[in-house]
Amino acid sequence: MTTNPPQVRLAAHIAFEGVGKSFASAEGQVHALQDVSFDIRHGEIFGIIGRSGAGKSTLLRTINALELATEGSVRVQDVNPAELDEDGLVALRRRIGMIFQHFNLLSAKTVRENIALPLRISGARPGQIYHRVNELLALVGLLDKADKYPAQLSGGQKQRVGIARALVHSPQVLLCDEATSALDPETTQSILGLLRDIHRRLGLTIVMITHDMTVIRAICDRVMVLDQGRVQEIGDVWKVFGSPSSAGTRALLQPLQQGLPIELAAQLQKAPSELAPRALLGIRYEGQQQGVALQALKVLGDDAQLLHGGLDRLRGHSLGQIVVSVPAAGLPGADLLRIATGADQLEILGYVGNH
Ligand SMILES: Nc1ncnc2c1ncn2[C@@H]1O[C@H](COP(=O)(O)OP(=O)(O)OP(=O)(O)O)[C@@H](O)[C@H]1O
Repeated sequence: MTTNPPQVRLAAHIAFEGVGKSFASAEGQVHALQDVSFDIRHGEIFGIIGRSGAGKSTLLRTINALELATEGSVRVQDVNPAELDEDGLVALRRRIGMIFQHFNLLSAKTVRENIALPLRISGARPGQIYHRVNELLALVGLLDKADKYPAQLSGGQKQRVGIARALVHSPQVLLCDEATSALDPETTQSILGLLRDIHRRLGLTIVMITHDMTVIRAICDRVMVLDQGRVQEIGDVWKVFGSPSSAGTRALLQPLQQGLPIELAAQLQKAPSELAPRALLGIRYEGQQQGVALQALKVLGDDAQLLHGGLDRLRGHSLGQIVVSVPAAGLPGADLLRIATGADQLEILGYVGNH
């Protein structure tokens, strides 16, 4: 008798079921969230993306009950924040840390005092506070800044203080609300590196909302696309980024796509001719596990030229698009070429002259 191998499946940490949220406004009811159902698993880094006004902040804030759902339920490890009394909410929020785009630090307090504040409020003893704050300062690499004020810190350092403060009560969940949107690309990378490190060391579940697709690509395991308050698609980042299933997601991902350079697009002819004897092929890979075998591209012939594009490696999958020009004469059909090159998609974009 054969038995199936055990399924490795992470349990749900946060579960949304039919969640709706409406706000009353001068123009009538605003339906910020509608029928939102999905799970965030224990220990994953989960990204939520969507256009401005899609409902991302509202959704994130239902996790720690800064907003309460008007329909359906949110469960954080089987606790529904909407059913908690004051003490229950305080306990829940200690299990859920949060960091913000603009850091939300108290300007009149030092770094040490900012991090210590939640511990002081919870009644911890001074000796405990001192010890815990030192631990966190070491974790975020700011031991030498303990006595500085926020105004004396760079944006990246302020966010490190925000992260340390969010971790004081050793939470199981960290919510990140556009945590890198106020930072330059280099500082963003260092904060993402810190979050990755914290995730690895502490095993937190991290939920982040961001406008920046490169952040999702760099750090998230799975991503959910929210559109007008509804779940548009959800899945592994490499799958959603490699083959988005909706036009809305494709539009969001546009900044990551390597579109045809203007100078090539301007030359493009619909049919081959004496002046345009070469075909431009757009070859897409949507998540190949083995990488792309260069041997397979040999089928394009000795005169093939790689003109543009590239591949990303995401969670062990190769995805991206390359643009290759080949002589149009005797070219097999796009379908045959796709199979021969091992691509997921291949299209003849048009015809151009000799370079
Ligand atoms: N307190 C509120 N009162 C009235 N309407 C609100 C309130 N909070 C949010 N909304 C509305 O709910 C919708 C979703 O807003 P939300 O801030 O969650 O979107 P978002 O995707 O986070 O947007 P952004 O990326 O611009 O921050 C918007 O139409 C917004 O105007």
